[in-house]
Amino acid sequence: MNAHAAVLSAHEVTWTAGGRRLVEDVTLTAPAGGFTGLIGPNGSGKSTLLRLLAGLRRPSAGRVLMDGADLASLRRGDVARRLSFTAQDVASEVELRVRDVVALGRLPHRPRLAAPGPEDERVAREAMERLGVAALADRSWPTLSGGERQRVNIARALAQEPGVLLLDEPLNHLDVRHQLGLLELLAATSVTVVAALHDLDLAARYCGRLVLLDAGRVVAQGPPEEVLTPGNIERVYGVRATLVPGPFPRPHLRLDPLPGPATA
Ligand SMILES: Nc1ncnc2c1ncn2[C@@H]1O[C@H](COP(=O)(O)OP(=O)(O)OP(=O)(O)O)[C@@H](O)[C@H]1O
Repeated sequence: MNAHAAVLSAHEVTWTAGGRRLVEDVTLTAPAGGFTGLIGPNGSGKSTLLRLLAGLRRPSAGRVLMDGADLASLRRGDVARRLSFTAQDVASEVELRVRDVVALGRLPHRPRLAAPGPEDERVAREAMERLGVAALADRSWPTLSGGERQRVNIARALAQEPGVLLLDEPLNHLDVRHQLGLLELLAATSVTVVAALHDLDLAARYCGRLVLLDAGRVVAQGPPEEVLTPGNIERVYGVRATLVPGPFPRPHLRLDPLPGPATA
């Protein structure tokens, strides 16, 4: 059974490296069971912030709370049972079968050195089925394509049955069908999800809440229609956005370059 969906929040979080504040004074809330999208241009601090939210890095200042408890005060095992993090582009070439990679998600749920039990196998199989990778179960991980790896890695995260799922660019390498399938799954799950996303249109369509970052700071957060205003998009991304009414509940975003050099 999944851990109960937790509220994850950051309070005035700053992280400094190489003399630069890569994340600065970030305060945000990811509601329990909601799907929160982290958006912002390249280098705006999305991955760095996700690692802070996952407890993989300690803030230089400020706190990250899971259901009100400071992540820094929780035992690592407790965090691992309740929160899972999927990094961008897992490049490992380790010789494991797909089923063993997914089974890694079960590690926090059993005593050290204990073999996987029937429940572990059932949960791992179900996670593979949800991500459409069950047919790859006996394949060797290094032989998978980029999109297959991405889906296996997300199956591993689901097999962990977390209350909070943090995903760094989960749509990377996925074809359009798998992108939509994954977003449907993330929007429907009762788990609290925070995902860094680049596609603003898809983020607007599937996320209940968006957090827009620029240079490590939060520029706007709230429902997509409040965050993805043409003014915010032009200011942060330097492109022109037009809201086009569409068949979906939310308007479609048309993006065009601003006049001037293309790569300025
Ligand atoms: N350990 C580090 N030391 C120094 N600089 C770092 C470190 N990690 C990240 N950076 C820098 O911090 C900034 C934010 O990086 P981050 O990877 O969080 O951005 P991002 O929003 O996820 O970008 P992208 O959309 O390109 O994946 C970048 O300028 C990056 O070069």
